Amino acid sequence: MSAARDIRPRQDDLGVQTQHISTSPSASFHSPSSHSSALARTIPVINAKHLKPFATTDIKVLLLENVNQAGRDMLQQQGYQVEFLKSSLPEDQLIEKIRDVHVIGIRSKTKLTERVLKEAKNLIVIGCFCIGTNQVDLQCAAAQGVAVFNSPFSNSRSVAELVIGEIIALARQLGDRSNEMHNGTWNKVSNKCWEIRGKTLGIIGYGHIGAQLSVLAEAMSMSVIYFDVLNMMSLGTAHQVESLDQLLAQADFITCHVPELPETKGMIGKAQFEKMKTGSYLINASRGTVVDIPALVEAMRSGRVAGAALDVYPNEPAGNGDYFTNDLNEWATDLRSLKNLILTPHIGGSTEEAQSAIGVEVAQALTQYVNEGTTLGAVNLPEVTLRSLTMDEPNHCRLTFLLLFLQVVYIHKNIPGVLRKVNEIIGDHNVDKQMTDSRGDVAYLMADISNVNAAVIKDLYERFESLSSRIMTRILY
Ligand SMILES: NC(=O)c1ccc[n+]([C@@H]2O[C@H](COP(=O)([O-])OP(=O)(O)OC[C@H]3O[C@@H](n4cnc5c(N)ncnc54)[C@H](O)[C@@H]3O)[C@@H](O)[C@H]2O)c1
Ligand SMILES: O=C(O)[C@H](O)COP(=O)(O)O
Repeated sequence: MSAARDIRPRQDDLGVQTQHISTSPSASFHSPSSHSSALARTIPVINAKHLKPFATTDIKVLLLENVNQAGRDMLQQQGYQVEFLKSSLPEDQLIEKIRDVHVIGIRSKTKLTERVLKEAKNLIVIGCFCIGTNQVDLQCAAAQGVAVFNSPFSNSRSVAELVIGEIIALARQLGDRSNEMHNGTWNKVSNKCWEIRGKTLGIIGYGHIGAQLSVLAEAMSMSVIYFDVLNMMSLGTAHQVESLDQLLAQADFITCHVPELPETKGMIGKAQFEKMKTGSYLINASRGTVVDIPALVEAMRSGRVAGAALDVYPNEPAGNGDYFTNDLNEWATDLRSLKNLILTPHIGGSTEEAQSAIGVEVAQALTQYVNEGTTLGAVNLPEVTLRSLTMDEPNHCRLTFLLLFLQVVYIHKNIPGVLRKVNEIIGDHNVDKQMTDSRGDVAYLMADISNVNAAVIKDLYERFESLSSRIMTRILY
């Protein structure tokens, strides 16, 4: 982050210690360190996190699931209080922890359900350090004014490369030959081992990963067809088919790259396996619910499916250790008994390159949201940004002795008449910029206000908070 975006009190470019103005009648100036408590004493009924002068050192961040070092470093460099855990947490422990934090960073395992989010009284933002956001109740988060960010494509290439490796490994039964050699058996065979050149790859879901994979597969002389609910631009000579059934009937290798949605749950089940070519292959590196595992077991036993690779499962553990127990998944023994079945522990996006890129991307989005209220890239709120002139000018500090520059972030219900009321509140002030946008039931408004006397802050905050449309008010200064 550039220094200009860091609105912490600091030895600024004017060469003086920037001071905050307190609304306390008995104390006009406080150092940044003493200010918070003075304000909290003066205005005990107001949630201090939204009202007191913004200090990154007040921000508590909880990072779960071994978020990459690059992202952790960026958040720590902001001055935030960062707690880091290697694994996910069971729901009850998560609830205990989340009550206290302003920011939570997770990957694909941590379930932020309505029950958890309702307890997250201080939470302002969630960072999914991955692509998928199905583990978060996005609507509930939005309704609470909690922004959610992810990294939409930083691990796409890693997944696509894994799938290419698996296509060759399945076609040549590499997993079985390797296991046999590990067990001391020399088993040189060519029966039902194939080149992939000239074979047809069927991609279900032609988004970031599917499209990337399409290019790599064509470079190895495969023909590519794909099925997507949207009309997608074909890359190379790939072509879109009109139905899933068409893809199932034509492809030699089928690979799933759809998000977890109600309509993708069990998308590949008994009926779909019956429509696949005999001797075809299936790969699932999307979400565990997309493929019906008992139906896959049956299709492999019958020979309809000659091989499969699974990277994702309906129930995945919180951390590393024992997994394939029948207690958790009744099909575990069946899967382990099958030949030419590659099982990996959800490593599609687990490369050094992907993880550090995700770390940086999501940490940056979180920082911009926490420090400036910018929602660019949010997956559940309208995207609003307000680059203030004040912050772009390196020699301009946000706060001078009696003239204050502040930013209002008002997250509210998307109902008629709100803007009129907002403008009644800020209309008498010097509004430099104002932006608002809505997404479904929630709207997001940002306003830069300058030349405000510090005493006005409490009044502004209380008036915003009293509006019936209010979801969350933040005043950054
Ligand atoms: N194994 C891993 O480690 C790993 C890594 C990254 C992503 N993923 C998973 O892969 C999924 C896909 O990633 P992406 O980046 O390509 O997502 P994306 O959003 O770019 O693409 C998904 C595509 O699926 C299409 N789609 C949605 N519903 C569909 C349906 N019912 N039928 C056909 N197509 C449908 C969408 O239109 C879109 O084009 C993610 O949602 C995530 O769950 C897994
Ligand atoms: O959604 C994703 O990006 C992948 O499923 C990877 O998830 P992970 O970060 O938990 O490995």
